[in-house]
Amino acid sequence: MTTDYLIAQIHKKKSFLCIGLDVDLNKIPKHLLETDDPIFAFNKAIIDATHHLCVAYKPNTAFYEAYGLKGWQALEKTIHYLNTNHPEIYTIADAKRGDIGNTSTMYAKAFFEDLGFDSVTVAPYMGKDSVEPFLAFENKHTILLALTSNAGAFDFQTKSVDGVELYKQVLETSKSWKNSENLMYVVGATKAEYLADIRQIIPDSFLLVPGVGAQGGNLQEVCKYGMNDSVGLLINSSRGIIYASQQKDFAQAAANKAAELQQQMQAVLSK
Ligand SMILES: O=C(O)c1cc(=O)[nH]c(=O)n1[C@@H]1O[C@H](COP(=O)(O)O)[C@@H](O)[C@H]1O
Repeated sequence: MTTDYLIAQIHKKKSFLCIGLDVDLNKIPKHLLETDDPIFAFNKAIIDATHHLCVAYKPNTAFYEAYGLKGWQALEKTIHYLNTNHPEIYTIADAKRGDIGNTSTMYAKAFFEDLGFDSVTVAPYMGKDSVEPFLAFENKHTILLALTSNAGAFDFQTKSVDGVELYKQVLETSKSWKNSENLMYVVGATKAEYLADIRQIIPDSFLLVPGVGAQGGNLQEVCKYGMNDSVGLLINSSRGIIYASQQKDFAQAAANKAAELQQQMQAVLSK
């Protein structure tokens, strides 16, 4: 999907919400455990109830890999369901990959070609030749970790190297990489106060902002400091939406939570 198409969808739906499909069999309603494929059954119900309120879904691959072959098959079914029934939805494989060049090419093929995701999250730690293989794919985005939402972000990402914080170096340096127009960046919603500085370095790039909901990030603060002329934000919530209820009404309860965020986004967009 092109960035322009994504922006058009944001304006059409008055939403820049991304719903995280982080399926944990211990948290989904018990009656689904009796079905052939509880993970897919859960995702399908969530997607059917929420697709009009969001522009993106982000399955985190850990939650599928944890269940082995069945988990991976459920991931395949989920992306196939989205691409077939909702091709207007932007899809993010949250896999946080990145390796030497020929290995990164294989990761990119797995997520972009085999599974057909629009984007994949990638760790910048191994540098340019580990990221460029992802950037080579046309109309696909590479979402590079810049400043993450967790406490450990302060262990390395905010440390200065040659007088500049590492996350700023990631932003500055990656701008010169081949096909860098295909880059987006992850900035945690819990780090909203850093967004003004981040926008100085990458005014135009899209940001994937997880951490609203269960991690306590503030949507208004993120919008205030992180929004640009093209909106430039995809705000993710996973647990805060998908586990709103563990009863039979779980999909409707998720839709209600998603609608609360969508309405706040609509208000911001209409300002
Ligand atoms: O890349 C991510 O999506 C990500 C980066 C980050 O800095 N923090 C973060 O929470 N995430 C992911 O975003 C999701 C957040 O989930 P909730 O905290 O349940 O909304 C999880 O899939 C995390 O792995």
